[in-house]
Amino acid sequence: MDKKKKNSMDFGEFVDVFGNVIERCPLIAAKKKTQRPFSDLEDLKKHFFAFIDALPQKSQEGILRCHPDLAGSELRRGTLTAESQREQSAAGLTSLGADERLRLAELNAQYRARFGFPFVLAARFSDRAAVSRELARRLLCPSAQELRTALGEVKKIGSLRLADLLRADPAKL
Ligand SMILES: NC(=O)N[C@H]1NC(=O)NC1=O
Repeated sequence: MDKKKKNSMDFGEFVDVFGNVIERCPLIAAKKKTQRPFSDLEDLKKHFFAFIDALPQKSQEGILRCHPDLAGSELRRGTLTAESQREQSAAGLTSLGADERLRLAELNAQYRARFGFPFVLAARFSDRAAVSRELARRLLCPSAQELRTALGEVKKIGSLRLADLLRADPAKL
């Protein structure tokens, strides 16, 4: 996608392309559209992430709640977004045995009960063993620290998704 094309996309097109950079939060892409033009990938990233950082805590928690559990019911039902499906698959979460799935479900439930939002981790930087390990470790972290960690993971996921989108078009920036 060349720069001219990216910056000249109409509103609907822009939200179609960038609407799931932050999982199930197309509103963020819609808001960013009003701040175009962007100079490059780093500039786009900066705008998306500054928006998240400026939100009040309740809204930041709302962003986290838009994320499906890792190896959760949405994966089983086949209702994940295409991006999430690819990421969870890359971490081997689509081929867990029953025991591993149960253990993750229990840890996910404990995490959600403790923090009020789901456990979020950039699955593409991980694998099935590391996901459980990290979940068990973060379950013990203080709430304020955990919110920061989880938002950092949202940004890692968004960075990878943005990079994919811009890489998909050889004539990009
Ligand atoms: N819960 C959670 O982390 N989900 C996200 N992680 C990821 O890499 N893709 C997702 O959908």
